[in-house]
Amino acid sequence: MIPLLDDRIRLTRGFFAPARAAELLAALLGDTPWLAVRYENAGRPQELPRWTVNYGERSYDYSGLVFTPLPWTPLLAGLRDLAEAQAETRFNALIVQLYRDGADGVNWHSDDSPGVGADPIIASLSFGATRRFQVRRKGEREPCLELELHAGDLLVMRGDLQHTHQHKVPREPEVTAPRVNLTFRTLSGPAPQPAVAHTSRAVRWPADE
Ligand SMILES: O=C(O)CCC(=O)C(=O)O
Ligand SMILES: [Fe+2]
Repeated sequence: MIPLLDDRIRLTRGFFAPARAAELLAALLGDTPWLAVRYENAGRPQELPRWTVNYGERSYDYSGLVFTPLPWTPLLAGLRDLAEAQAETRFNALIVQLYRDGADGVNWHSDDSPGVGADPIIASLSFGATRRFQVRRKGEREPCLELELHAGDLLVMRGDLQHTHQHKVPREPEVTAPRVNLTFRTLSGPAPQPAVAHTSRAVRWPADE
C-alpha cells in the first residue's frame, strides 16, 4: 500500500491480479444495466460524459442529480466486502461508472455531498483501461498529485481530503478502450432531493450506436 497526501490517499496496486481484473471487467461491462444521463444545464440539454449506475441501500446526490439505487448483486456485494475489509469501514452505496473511451471523464469535484458525512472514506476499484487520476488543492488550478490507475488497483480516499482537495479523471483522446470504476461510499441522513431533473436512457455495452 502506498500512502499519499498525508495518508489521506491509500493506493494498493494490483489489489486484483490481472487475470481476475480482466474477468471482473468483462462481467461488469456486460451485466451492468447502464444509464446514459441527460439533464439540462442553463436550458441546454447535456449528457454526462460517462455511463453510470448506482447500487446499494441509499440514493446518492451527484451535483444535484439524484439516482435511485439498484439492489446489490452477488458480484458487487462480494467486491464491497473486500473493499470494506481494506478500508476498515462499512459501505452502503456504490457508484459504477463506465468511461467508454478517452473522450469520457469526470471533471474536478469533491465527493462532499451532505449524505457522505464529515470525513468520508471512499474506496475506488478500477478495471479496464489505464486512466489518469489527478488531485488538486481547492482554490488551485494545477494538480498537486497525478497517478495512473490501472486495472485491479484499489484507491482509498479518507480523512478530510474531500474538504481540502478535488479530483478529476481527465479526458485522454488517445485512449480507445473502456474503463470501469467502482466507488463505495457510506451514506446517512435524509434522502437527497433532486435539484436537477434528468432523463436517463437505459443502455447496454457494447454501445450499438
Ligand atoms: O473514476 C474514478 O477513478 C473516479 C470517479 C469519481 O471521482 C467519482 O465517482 O466520484
Ligand atoms: Fe469522485
